[in-house]
Amino acid sequence: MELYPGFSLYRGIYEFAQYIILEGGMRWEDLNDSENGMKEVLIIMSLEWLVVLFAAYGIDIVVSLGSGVGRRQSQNSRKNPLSFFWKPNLQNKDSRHHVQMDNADVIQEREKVDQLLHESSTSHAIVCDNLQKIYPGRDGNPEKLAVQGLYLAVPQGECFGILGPNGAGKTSFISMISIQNSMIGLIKPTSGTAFVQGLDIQTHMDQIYTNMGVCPQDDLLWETLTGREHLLFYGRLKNLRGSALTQAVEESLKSLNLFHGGVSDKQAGKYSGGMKRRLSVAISLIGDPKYWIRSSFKDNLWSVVKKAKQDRAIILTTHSMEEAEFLCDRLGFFVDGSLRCIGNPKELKARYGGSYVFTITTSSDHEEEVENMVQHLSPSANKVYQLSGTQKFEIPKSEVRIADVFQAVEIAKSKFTVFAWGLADTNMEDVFIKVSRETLQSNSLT
Ligand SMILES: Nc1ncnc2c1ncn2[C@@H]1O[C@H](COP(=O)(O)OP(=O)(O)OP(=O)(O)O)[C@@H](O)[C@H]1O
Repeated sequence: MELYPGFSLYRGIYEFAQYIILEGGMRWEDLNDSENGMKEVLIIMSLEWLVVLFAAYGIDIVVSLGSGVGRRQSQNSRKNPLSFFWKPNLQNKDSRHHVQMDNADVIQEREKVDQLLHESSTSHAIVCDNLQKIYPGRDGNPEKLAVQGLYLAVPQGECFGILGPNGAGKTSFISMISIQNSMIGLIKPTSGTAFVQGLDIQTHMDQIYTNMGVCPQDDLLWETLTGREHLLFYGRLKNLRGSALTQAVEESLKSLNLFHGGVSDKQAGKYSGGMKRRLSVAISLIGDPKYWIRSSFKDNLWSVVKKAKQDRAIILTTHSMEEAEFLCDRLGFFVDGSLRCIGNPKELKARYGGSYVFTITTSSDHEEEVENMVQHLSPSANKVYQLSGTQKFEIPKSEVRIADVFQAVEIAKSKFTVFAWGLADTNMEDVFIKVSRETLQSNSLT
């Protein structure tokens, strides 16, 4: 008996090869022949195969933990017959890159998602379950965690607005839950998943696509096709045929003001920027999608969004706070790849906007007097900026009455010239600045 099985294996293979060459081949009945070593070779190869299999599995786990990339959960999870969704793998929630959820509303959203994933039916059009996107490191650059552990539930009939600074991860998020089409650069999640009308984006994107409308930031149009031809093409992709297709195209052209004056039969290349934008919106709404993803880019098509909202879920990304506030039922602030707060515009302003914004312009000689005046009005007032005589302060609402501010300004006007002044309530821009500032502060502490 050999003490070292590897040696035994090589000797076996040698004898085995010799046997094949010299004896003119090997047959199953030769298995019991103690001379040829075939039996030992097969046993040792099977054992080695098992050992290597377990070793490779172990190395794979260690490597994926080390790189922080969570293992994709939904594809491998079993379907719970009682659940509308594929059940999540809770182990995934301990991923190294998991979002730090310190905001009550973000925690609440995660709890809502957890609950929805165990329900047998849902009124929620979109449910994101620990969605994550990591771009691999390239050319010496480290990997980029663009979206981290995102939980979000958007019900039917809601317009959910996503706000955030450049590079916050908005586009990566939108790309994951819309068409995964490499031609227009849309992408697959690294881990986690999202469900659209209960269908998993990882496995059912084709079905989801027929119920989805996407209006990207850039107009993806063919210059030589007319508006009508664009709509006919996309309508067919949405499985519309015959009179249903013709009717949908006409309605779409009319609702976006592209029907009259022969506009619909002009080539898109001859359209103005506004007309191109309207055509992109029409394309994204053809086929009556159940959910709509829209990146707004100075198009002011607010009435279209208001109307579209009635019977579908909308995810809107925009840089316009005014638009977000006007159109969205709830807003999510994205900073550094995760949602930092979620709420309706009024709630957010009440939570983050406990102060008035007081702006005043005088000559530079009177800046100090203005500062003293504000200090007198509210000892904890905070100066936001000062530039050539213009100063901006945040004054806590709890410390000041509007009438006191008016009175103080009137007194100041009797002493020196006040070129302009204003007192404003918190707007979404102030909320946005506060959330971003808080995130930066908490990041610098960790
Ligand atoms: N293909 C990629 N490879 C590597 N990093 C990427 C890739 N795409 C985006 N990123 C990085 O991921 C982060 C998030 O980018 P993303 O475009 O999603 O942000 P955004 O909020 O949409 O920004 P913007 O408002 O400017 O469009 C950024 O730091 C960006 O540089």
